[in-house]
Formats: sequence, structure tokens, C-alpha cells
Amino acid sequence: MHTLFGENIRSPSPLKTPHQNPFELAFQPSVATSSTESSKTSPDQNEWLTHRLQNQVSATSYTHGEQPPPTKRKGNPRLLFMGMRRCGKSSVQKVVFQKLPPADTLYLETTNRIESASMQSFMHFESAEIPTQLPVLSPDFDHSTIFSNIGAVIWIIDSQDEYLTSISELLRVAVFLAEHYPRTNFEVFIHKTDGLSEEYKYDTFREVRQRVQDELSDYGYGDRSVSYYQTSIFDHSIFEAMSKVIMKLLPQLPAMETLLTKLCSTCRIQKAYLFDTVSKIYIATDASPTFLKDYEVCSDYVDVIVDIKQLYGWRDKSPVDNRDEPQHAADVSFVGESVVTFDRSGDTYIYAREISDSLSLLCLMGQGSGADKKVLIDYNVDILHDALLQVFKV
Ligand SMILES: Nc1nc2c(ncn2[C@@H]2O[C@H](COP(=O)(O)OP(=O)(O)OP(=O)(O)O)[C@@H](O)[C@H]2O)c(=O)[nH]1
Repeated sequence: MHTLFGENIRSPSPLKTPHQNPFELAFQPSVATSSTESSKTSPDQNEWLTHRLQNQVSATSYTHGEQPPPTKRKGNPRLLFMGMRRCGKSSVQKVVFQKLPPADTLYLETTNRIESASMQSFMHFESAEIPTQLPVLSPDFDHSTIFSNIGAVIWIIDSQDEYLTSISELLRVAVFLAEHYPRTNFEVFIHKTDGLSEEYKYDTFREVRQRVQDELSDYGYGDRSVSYYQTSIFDHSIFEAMSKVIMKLLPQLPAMETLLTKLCSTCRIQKAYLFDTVSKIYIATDASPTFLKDYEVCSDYVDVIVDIKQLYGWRDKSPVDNRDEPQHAADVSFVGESVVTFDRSGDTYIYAREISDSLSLLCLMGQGSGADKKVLIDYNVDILHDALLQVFKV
């Protein structure tokens, strides 16, 4: 029997026969392969690519009985905030990682030394702020202690202030990174966009991006990828931007993205996010375009989940021995789930499922995936759940 969502997906069988995994990513090293390159078409591409990679690896490196080496992982996402005085470096760090209410940032004092913050949730996020007056680029300064372990440098521009000086400093840092630490991501937050008219916001964004790109091209780094975000601590934009920055640092992202995209197309889900429940940062989403509105509604729902957990208590966590590794979702034997409808017709609703204590799947369901089909959605989400466990176990 086939599900209503995809003709290739079989509904749960009462017999104990192994199901075909619709999220065709095979993570087990011992998957048998019989397919050839020419016979494969795009729906099976993931499986084929995985199999081919495994074939290549096993053909070249391992003798019988030997295990492949563990997947090489980067450490925790480490971020470095830089920018001119009073641009909002501490505020961003404290609002996102320490849950400081945005209005309280008014009373923050000037930062005079390197300040760091961290948060332990599904991932161990680490961040640091460089005070404006610290001459980090001067030749006698020991850069390696600051930049060598950093995943991304975030340059914050105060869009409510004069920003030309900030752009010239930004360029110095961008060029320095391109020369000495080319693997470090460089991200630009065009910050404090609240209170600006839409037109002014757009013009500022365009002007900053244009100037930076032009200048970088003049320095010979036109091909260096720099990402730009419009942010404010007074709305969800700062969390969305931070999610996009962090996602780029996760080695598991391509696998998670493929799984979520497959789930969305199979279950007619409009948008799916994998949320770090505590920070409200999403660590993966499907390949469809992201809209702030979708994120907002899911993020508000995560808030509700956290509030309820505060009321009724979080489950006991086993102590995390190795803080470099994300907490293994496999340790969790029980998952919570819920569905909430948010329009009157009942067609649009959010489906939430706990993957682990600190990781949640939030789906914005589209037309044609009514709550009456929940059992089938549950089944497909179960498979996604198992696949995600595999991703983090590899
Ligand atoms: N309107 C608005 N104000 C913001 C935003 N983010 C930060 N601020 C304000 O900007 C001011 C400076 O913020 P800080 O976080 O102290 O800036 P900083 O870059 O750490 O400052 P220094 O440590 O002195 O360099 C504070 O009054 C914040 O309330 C924002 O998104 N919108």
C-alpha cells in the first residue's frame, strides 16, 4: 500500500519486514551496491552518490574487516564579533547566547577587553567580542590566539549611524582574513534596522554590499564570499541571521538539508526547521527559500515549548563528557510531539516533534497535508528521526 504523500513511500506494514528508507541517504558503511552510474536518475541521486563514495573509499583504503576512520568533524561553532564602538556587539551576543531581554541592552557598559560567551544546548556555541580599540591587525599582535580557531567573523555595522568608517575598517579585516585565514567565514550584519523605513533599510543594505564588493574586487579578493544580513535585536531577524551563520559551520548540514528537503516533498510540508530548542537557532532547514515570517511563527512555537518545559520540568540529562561533541540524540528514549493550528480553516498548522531534549523539528504544513493525514506524516517523521540519529552517530 502506498501513502498519500509519495508513490515511492510505503505505509507502515503490520509485518516486521524492514522498511525502505525514503530518505535515501545510506550512512552505514556496509550498504550493498548494484547500481551503475548510467542507470541512475535524479530521485535516486543521494543514494547513488553515497554508495559510490563508499565504494571508492572501501576500494582504495580498507582491507576486509577494517573500519573506516571516523568522519572528520570541526569543533564547536566559534564566532567572533567585531565592529565600531556602540554598534551593538555585546547586545547581539547577550541577547542571542545569554537571553538578555533586548530592552536591557540599553544599560550595557563599554567593552574594554575581549569578552566571551558560551551556551550549552544541542551544540556548544562559543562567541567572543573584540573591543574596537584593540589593535588586532597590527603586526606585533598575536593574531593566531584570536583567529586560528574561529569559524566565522561577524562584522556589525550600525545602520543608524554614519557607517563609512566602519566599512573601511571592515575591509581591512576582510582582506586580512582573506590573506591569513581564508577558511574563516566573513559575515556582515547591517544592524539596528528597527525604526528605519523600508526604503532606507533597502538602500543602506544595497550601498554597504556594493561598496564592500567593489573594494574587495579592487584588492583582488572579489571572489571572496561575504554574506550580508539585516538584523535587529528587537525582532527575530538577529536569530535568523545567526542561524544562517552557524549552519554554515556544521559539517552535517548537507545531510540534514537533504533529509529535510525529502521530508518536505514527501509530506507536502511548506517549510521544515531543525531547531536548537534553547537558543531558538535553527541548525538546518530544507532547500526551499527561507522567509522571516515562517521562521517567526516556528520560533514563537519553540518559545511555547520552552515555557511548557519550564513549567513541567526538563527531563534529566546525562552529563555531557565531551563538550566538543553535540549531545547524542540516541540517548533519548522518549519523544514529545504536538500539533497546533493557526488559521481558521485548519489547513495551515505547525507540526512539532522533539528529536532530542534540545533538538526539535518544526514543520509549517502546507495545503493538502491536513491533520487527518497525521499518521502518515508521523511515520515519515519517524524515519527522519532515525536518519538524524544516524547522521550524528557517524
Ligand atoms: N535600536 C537598536 N539599538 C540597538 C540594537 N542593538 C544594540 N542596540 C543599542 O546600541 C547600544 C550599544 O550597544 P552595545 O551592545 O553596548 O554596543 P557595543 O558595540 O558592545 O559597544 P562597545 O562595547 O562600547 O563598543 C545600546 O544602547 C543598545 O541598546 C538594535 O538592534 N537596535
